[in-house]
Amino acid sequence: MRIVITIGGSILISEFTHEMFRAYADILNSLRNEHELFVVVGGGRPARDYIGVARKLGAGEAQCDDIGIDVTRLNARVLITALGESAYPSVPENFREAVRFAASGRIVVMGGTEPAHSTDAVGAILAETVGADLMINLTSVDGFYDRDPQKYPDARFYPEISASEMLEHLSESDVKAGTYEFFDHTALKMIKRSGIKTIIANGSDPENLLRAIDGGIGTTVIPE
Ligand SMILES: Nc1ncnc2c1ncn2[C@@H]1O[C@H](COP(=O)(O)OP(=O)(O)O)[C@@H](O)[C@H]1O
Ligand SMILES: O=c1ccn([C@@H]2O[C@H](COP(=O)(O)OP(=O)(O)O)[C@@H](O)[C@H]2O)c(=O)[nH]1
Repeated sequence: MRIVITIGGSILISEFTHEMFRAYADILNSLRNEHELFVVVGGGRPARDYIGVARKLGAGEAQCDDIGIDVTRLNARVLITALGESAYPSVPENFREAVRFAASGRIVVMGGTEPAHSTDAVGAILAETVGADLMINLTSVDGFYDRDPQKYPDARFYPEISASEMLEHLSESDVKAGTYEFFDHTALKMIKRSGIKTIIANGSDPENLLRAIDGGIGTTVIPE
């Protein structure tokens, strides 16, 4: 299958250690003979910290987004380092480059592209661009809940939900640089438009990537 995998920055760089990069590189390498892989990585806390500093210095939201994009691309470069020869050595800065680099037969790893959305949206646009069979979004919780499970222990988990219903739940979420909390609107609209099969799962255990490909964990987003 052709699979787009978005890895939340909070998963890869929750602290400045190499372990998660190594673990994901090993899992991705174990999949690359059977699947064509595209990976999009987020910015994590470093992105939010830099954005916070820039905002205090008077930067506008688009400028803050741009700084966040640079952090996501740094994380992408570190994952490429961990992947070695398996990965295309450069980080695509747009979808045309991603397609061109994929012709190498190697894993393409990218970060952000332009302001006003998150790397979840990059994953969804990339999935549409390359005609992916599946998009897997690896985040810091088990999937989608009716409320933030980190704040509401009694939040209800959704094993599956339509993109439209998710959009309704997330309609109030912030769209400032560094936020786009959980899953951004652009990503959900792209999933609906292109009918992309999407699974949201907990990336804290890299093995969940294998389980998500097999189905049966996380939240399945129905593209309608
Ligand atoms: N309805 C929700 N369902 C699940 N998680 C949610 C929801 N609303 C907010 N969250 C929060 O979103 C966080 C994941 O989004 P985010 O911080 O952007 O992480 P990442 O993009 O690195 O995966 C979760 O840790 C959770 O606290
Ligand atoms: O195509 C993109 C990707 C990212 N960002 C900015 O970079 C930040 C970090 O990306 P993301 O939120 O996806 O990282 P994660 O939530 O995984 O930490 C975002 O909040 C945006 O401000 C952006 O403007 N355009």
